[in-house]
Amino acid sequence: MRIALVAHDQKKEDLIQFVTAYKSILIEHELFATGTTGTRIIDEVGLNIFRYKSGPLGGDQQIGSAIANNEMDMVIFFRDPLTAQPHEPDVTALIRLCDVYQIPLATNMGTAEILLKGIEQGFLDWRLLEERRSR
Ligand SMILES: O=C(CO)COP(=O)(O)O
Repeated sequence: MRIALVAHDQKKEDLIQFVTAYKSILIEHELFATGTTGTRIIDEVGLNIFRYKSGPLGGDQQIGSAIANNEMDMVIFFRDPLTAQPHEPDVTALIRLCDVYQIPLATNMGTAEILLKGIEQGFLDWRLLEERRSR
């Protein structure tokens, strides 16, 4: 499963804690992240992760492009709902593309936990079929 991990600055600490707690599940998958989020995960959790550009510099749009090309299976995006983001349109576009392509999206830790537990239970295996179909 190809999983994108993203967090706004005020939520990065939460994501690090989350990724640390679920490392044993995440390590089984192909991981992607926006630039700064990815660097922190590599440095602080030690997971192997592909880094796109930083969010404000186009990273969210790169993940959106991967979704449109059927190259991403899940997005975990810890958004900060209390701080205005200069690249808000990119954030909205990414979330929109998740809805366009039925990509499971968690925007907070509560939902993210359910998605990762769902992966373990095989609830997302339909994504693997979808992936094969598009080849
Ligand atoms: O701003 C972001 C997502 O919108 C996250 O980007 P960074 O991981 O580069 O901080």
